[in-house]
Amino acid sequence: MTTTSRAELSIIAPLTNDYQQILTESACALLVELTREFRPRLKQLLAERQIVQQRYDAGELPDFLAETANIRQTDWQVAAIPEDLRDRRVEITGPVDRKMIINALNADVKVFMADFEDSQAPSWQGLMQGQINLRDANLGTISYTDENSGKHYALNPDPALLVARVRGMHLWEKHLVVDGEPVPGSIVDFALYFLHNYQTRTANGSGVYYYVPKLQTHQEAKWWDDLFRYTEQKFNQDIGCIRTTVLIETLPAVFEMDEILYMLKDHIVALNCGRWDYIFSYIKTLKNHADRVLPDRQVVTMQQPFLNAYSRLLVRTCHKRGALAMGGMAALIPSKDQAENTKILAKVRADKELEAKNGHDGTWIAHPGLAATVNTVLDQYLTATKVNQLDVTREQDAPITAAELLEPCPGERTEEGMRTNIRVALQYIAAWISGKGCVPIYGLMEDAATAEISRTSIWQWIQHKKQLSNGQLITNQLFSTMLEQESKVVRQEVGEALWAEQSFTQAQQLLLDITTCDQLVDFLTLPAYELLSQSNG
Ligand SMILES: CC(=O)SCCNC(=O)CCNC(=O)[C@H](O)C(C)(C)COP(=O)(O)OP(=O)(O)OC[C@H]1O[C@@H](n2cnc3c(N)ncnc32)[C@H](O)[C@@H]1OP(=O)(O)O
Ligand SMILES: O=CC(=O)O
Ligand SMILES: [Mg+2]
Repeated sequence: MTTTSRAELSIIAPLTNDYQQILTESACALLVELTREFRPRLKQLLAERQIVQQRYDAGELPDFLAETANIRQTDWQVAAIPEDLRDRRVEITGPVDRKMIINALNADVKVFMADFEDSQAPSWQGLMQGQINLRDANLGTISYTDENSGKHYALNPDPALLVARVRGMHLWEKHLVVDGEPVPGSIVDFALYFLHNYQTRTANGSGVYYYVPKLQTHQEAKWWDDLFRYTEQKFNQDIGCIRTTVLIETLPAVFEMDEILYMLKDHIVALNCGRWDYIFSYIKTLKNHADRVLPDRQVVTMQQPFLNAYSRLLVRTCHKRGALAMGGMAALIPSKDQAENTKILAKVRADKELEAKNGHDGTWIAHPGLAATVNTVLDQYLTATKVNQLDVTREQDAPITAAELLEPCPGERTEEGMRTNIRVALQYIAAWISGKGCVPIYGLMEDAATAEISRTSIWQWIQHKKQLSNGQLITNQLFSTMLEQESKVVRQEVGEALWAEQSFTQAQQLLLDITTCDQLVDFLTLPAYELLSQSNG
């Protein structure tokens, strides 16, 4: 592998002419500076996650913090929401693929969240090309021609507003090394996107807008706030030029929403219910709690009381502080079969109705084919002048308690549920290590968050010696047998060519390892990144 050194940054990856437009001397210098300034504290924050987790593993349950009660009880507001971020009724999300960026910006939505996270496998070329694509999108010059179909893609007038989601704090960018250690992926995505776009965006009267994922604590929110402030000051920008939406998608974070808003109050505009990672985090945080083992993934919907409480508390907390409360992703995607599609749209409509009724100001879709349906739902609650539901305070609700947020979720663990989990996790891991972070599987959008639910569910069922509804005890042995069987099914479904091309054998081994080990692997993307780097880095 070639190594290039620029401004004390070692780049252990190919640096093509195109990538040199992104990793300029000043970009490299910025990465070195931000890494030296912010990596030590990031490492400390990650270590603190482990310490707190040990308490949950020993039987403690997450709760609201006594030491920050004054933040929850006093009156304060976040900074005023910029004009172009006030109406976010429908947001489309998708990886930073060139064609998809154009399609997303042209969709009938208010916002496009360009994703370096759950839907993006962080291959070197994917990341570098993603930054190029977003720079061109902000400049308005992005275009693309499909080599096979000859179809040309370019931006329509009045595209959606662009917001970039950066990688979580736990991911490292091993191709970029400072002082002998990798640069945090979150710093790479944040800094490169800022550097290459702040002038274009501020010249257009906007700001540099982000989504921040997988936060666990208000101390982590403070880390982000400091990073934003430091960068704004370095580039002589006003405080608030950077604005962020924070995903509340870990169980610890739901107990610190006021505190997270408070720490970021000059930069934050909204919180978002990242429901899929939240379910994953519920499993992970409470992994030793025998009374809170989740059932089949299919029954863990937003109608479940513990998830509905999370949505309502997020709305109430945000609106009290003047921030927007974004809903989450219905993982359904359109079908080409008309009858099937009607059913899918009805399910998506019901899901979005529930969120809008709870008071959410907007929501996510995974596919442009859902925009019309979801716009219709949100338009029942919003108009051209009433562009959000900040007036819905939910003050009439009884206090939403820790017990409600942690309430066990009833439901069966079925053989079909377990087999589906296996097939989904296997196909997703195979796609991810081949460089594709989001794929359609059995009619659903699957990304890193949804796949985590599939694989951690089985891990937890094994650990707690749960039974399937047919009476079978769930053991490592049962899982291994089913994995063998379901791998054959998948091999038939995807065909020999894709099976070989996407390294399914490696994916199968990884799934076996992370499901049968005694210690839960924190994120499947951590071991998968080793395989991605080998094949696609
Ligand atoms: C838990 C979370 O974090 S949710 C957020 C992260 N997840 C996401 O962002 C999901 C994004 N969605 C996707 O990646 C895709 O919709 C998939 C992979 C699920 C399905 O993609 P495909 O198989 O290509 O869908 P399909 O064939 O129906 O696409 C039809 C057209 O819509 C486009 N399209 C589909 N989804 C999107 C999207 N999210 N953004 C922009 N365009 C899209 C396709 O590019 C294609 O365009 P074309 O006709 O010009 O070729
Ligand atoms: O990022 C979104 C989620 O649901 O996870
Ligand atoms: Mg997520």
